Amino acid sequence: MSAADRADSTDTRPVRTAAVIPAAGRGVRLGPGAPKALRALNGTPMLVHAVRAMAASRAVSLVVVVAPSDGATEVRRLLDAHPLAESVAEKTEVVVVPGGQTRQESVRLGLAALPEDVTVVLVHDAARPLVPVDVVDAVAGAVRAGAPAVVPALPLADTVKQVEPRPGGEPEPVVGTPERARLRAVQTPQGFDRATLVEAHERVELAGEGATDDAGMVERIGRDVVVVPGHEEAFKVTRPLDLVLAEAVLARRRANDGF
Ligand SMILES: Nc1ccn([C@@H]2O[C@H](COP(=O)(O)OP(=O)(O)OP(=O)(O)O)[C@@H](O)[C@H]2O)c(=O)n1
Ligand SMILES: C[C@](O)(CO)[C@H](O)COP(=O)(O)O
Repeated sequence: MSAADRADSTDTRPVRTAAVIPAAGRGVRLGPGAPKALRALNGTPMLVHAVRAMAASRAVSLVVVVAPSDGATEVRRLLDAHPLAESVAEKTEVVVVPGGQTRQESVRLGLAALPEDVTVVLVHDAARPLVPVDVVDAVAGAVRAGAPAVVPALPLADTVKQVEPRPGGEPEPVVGTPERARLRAVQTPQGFDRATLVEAHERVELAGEGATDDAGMVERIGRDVVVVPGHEEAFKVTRPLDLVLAEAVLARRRANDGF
């Protein structure tokens, strides 16, 4: 077992942690352009930032990138053109597989590419390129400590209303106001004991309601999920304004590095 395969010096279990990065989305909400994961932030593709963020964790020794179904070759080329730092590349293999029509399907395809010795899986959106390594480590550490499913999350700033959806911008009747103090906005990476996540992907149908996150699928099969603190820089790049925020975060990091 290499140093990368141990969370810390007291953990001697044969644990290998891999990150699956679903990056096959089109980015419709971001507006016209290349697939979202391939768009640049500060001159570097979002996906490259996301791969670096996961590989920065000592725990992660394999990254599986799930590319747009018609774009695996282009993504491989892109990653080769933006190699990891030598010390990180030594402990981290990066492979690319083609994705599917939905996030759920893409994650399932990424899981299918994992070698047998991987026991802990982190699933991380390419669309969350700026997640700090401390969050990755905290999630991986909690799974290695025995939790079957771990999600990083933050308290909400807004009050949330449950509504009766109406098409076409009609006013929507409010049916409830969940107690905000008990709500959390969930981020990635979400971490899992591999067997638990694979079982969830086998049992939760791709058709029908689907699932917007992996932890939700684990909940549906009746397993426990726990929350650890997320980070405001782990936000998801979804709409155009998020690109402005991401560039600002990178500029702040550059300025801090300069001092
Ligand atoms: N078929 C899909 C759809 C989404 N994703 C990935 O899942 C993550 C979260 O999805 P989201 O932010 O919704 O990305 P998009 O689906 O690209 O966005 P949109 O809904 O605006 O098209 C992203 O990293 C995205 O690339 C994926 O791998 N395969
Ligand atoms: C997984 C996720 O990022 C957790 O908040 C989110 O559910 C992804 O949703 P999307 O609609 O696929 O962006």
